[in-house]
Amino acid sequence: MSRAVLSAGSNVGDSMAYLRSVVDGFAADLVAVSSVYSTPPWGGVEQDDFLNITLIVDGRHDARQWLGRCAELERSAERTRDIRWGPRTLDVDVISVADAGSVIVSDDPVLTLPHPRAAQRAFVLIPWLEIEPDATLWTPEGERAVADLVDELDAADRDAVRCVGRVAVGRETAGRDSAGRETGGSA
Ligand SMILES: Nc1ncnc2c1ncn2[C@@H]1O[C@H](COP(=O)(O)OP(=O)(O)OP(=O)(O)O)[C@@H](O)[C@H]1O
Ligand SMILES: Nc1nc2c(c(=O)[nH]1)N=C(CO)CN2
Repeated sequence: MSRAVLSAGSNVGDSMAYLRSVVDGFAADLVAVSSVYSTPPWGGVEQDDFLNITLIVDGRHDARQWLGRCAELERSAERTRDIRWGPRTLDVDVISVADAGSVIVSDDPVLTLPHPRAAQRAFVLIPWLEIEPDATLWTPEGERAVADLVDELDAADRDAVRCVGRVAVGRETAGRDSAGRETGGSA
């Protein structure tokens, strides 16, 4: 039983559908999901902008099991690993895991926790702050408020992260509201 913060991103194919597959995949354990953000590529590889979301999940899984489920969703999206930090249909990372309220810190290369690059990533922090305004992240400098980490990001990086909508969940798709009723919008 643990609570995890996950980050999902896509910049190849039907990115919104890939992000929806993550929300649907974690539906049973979902505590919160952020809006969808358009984010410039992080990491220096020239490529299209990403769509990103951050999720909070809570359930009968340990940290390795959350990672396993993230990998399963990446496989379903036919994710390939060609270029480090390069284009991908779907990337789902484990950002932080707390077990009975205690944050897990690990330098295991298979699952490093908290995610070692999360503190520098506007595409992780800004969506996370939206769904958990008092969130904190364990860093080598100690426990830091996510709000402060966002303030410390380069203003250009921060400003380039734009909210573009929400993932439609369950029966909520184009032309339907959250109860699955037709809204008369474009279907
Ligand atoms: N916190 C973590 N979340 C996800 N994968 C992790 C984590 N820590 C270690 N890994 C390992 O990293 C490996 C490579 O992951 P991946 O290809 O998604 O990296 P990346 O998304 O290109 O880069 P980054 O790790 O900087 O996000 C995975 O096989 C996984 O075992
Ligand atoms: N904006 C953004 N940039 C990235 C992303 C991502 O999800 N969003 N994922 C990467 C893979 O590690 C590399 N760079």
